[in-house]
Amino acid sequence: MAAAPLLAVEGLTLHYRSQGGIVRAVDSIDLTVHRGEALVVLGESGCGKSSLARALLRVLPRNVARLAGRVAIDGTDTMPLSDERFRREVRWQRIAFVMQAAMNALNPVVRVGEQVAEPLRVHRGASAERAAARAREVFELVGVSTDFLARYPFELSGGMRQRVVLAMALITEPDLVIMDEPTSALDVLTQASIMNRLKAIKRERGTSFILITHDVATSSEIADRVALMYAGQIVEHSGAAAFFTAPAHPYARLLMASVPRLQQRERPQAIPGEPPSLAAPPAGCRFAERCPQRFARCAEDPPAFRVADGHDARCWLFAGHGDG
Ligand SMILES: Nc1ncnc2c1ncn2[C@@H]1O[C@H](COP(=O)(O)OP(=O)(O)OP(=O)(O)O)[C@@H](O)[C@H]1O
Repeated sequence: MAAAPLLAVEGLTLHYRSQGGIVRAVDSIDLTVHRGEALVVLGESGCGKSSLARALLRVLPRNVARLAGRVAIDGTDTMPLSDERFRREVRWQRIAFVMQAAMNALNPVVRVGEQVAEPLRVHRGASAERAAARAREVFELVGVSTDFLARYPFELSGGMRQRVVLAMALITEPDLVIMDEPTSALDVLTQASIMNRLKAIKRERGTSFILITHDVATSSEIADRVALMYAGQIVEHSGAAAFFTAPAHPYARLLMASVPRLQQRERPQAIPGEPPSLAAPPAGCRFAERCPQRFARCAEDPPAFRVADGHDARCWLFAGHGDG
């Protein structure tokens, strides 16, 4: 029997209560991440990417209306665990999280070396000496000179602070690191340099990553697989090469055509229209209203159809290809 994937997510759902009704930020999402693999969750602002990370890590606001589904690590569902057990056994131990804008959340009055060492002391009970020694190692791993261990956050550039935050996520040697827009605030060269570090860590340590981003260019740097999100759902899930060269879902194709490229003559085309409100999504395909290829069937909600081996799209155009 094949080993269970590191992470297997089925039917993950996170709804919020709001004045406008129930917001279906994450609506029955399936995902798989294998060891040493980087999955990029790609999607426009507001499609539910951060909510997906919150649901995976159970870092939840108070107004949750519904959290459901299966989040299995090495084949064991973590959903039935109490919050206390999840905190003790899963978060930081198995899965670490780099929140959106985390580099701005570093404590300004604590030296960065001490901040990086803290998860090891708090979550693994390591001694101060051991934690300090490991902090040196992870600084080197993410490409920050150990001369900076004794510095304060304001003494570091944005790129260095982001590496420090990444070092903090890696210090407990988690199997999976989830990063929400980790490099969006940085310039292109710094982004590329951090992505190269992540690739090396993935290769050398077998660490898995989920990278959440709206940025197609950054995601293509590191992705082994891509999950494209639209209005709270995954609409395409595929190997990176297939996704970037032959996207299947009409939304994926339009998204790719909207990305500016070097040496491109024609102007990239924006996708007309707006995503639907997650408080009142349409009953059928959520992209139908904006889709140039819509037809009668799109009034019904499509399941995920197989486009090719390991490549699924949630679109009726692929209904003939196989079963969802
Ligand atoms: N605590 C909350 N209560 C109610 N609605 C929320 C809450 N947090 C997020 N939402 C809504 O859920 C939807 C998804 O938000 P989310 O932040 O997950 O999207 P995102 O794709 O990460 O966007 P961005 O890239 O802009 O952060 C949005 O409509 C947002 O307004």
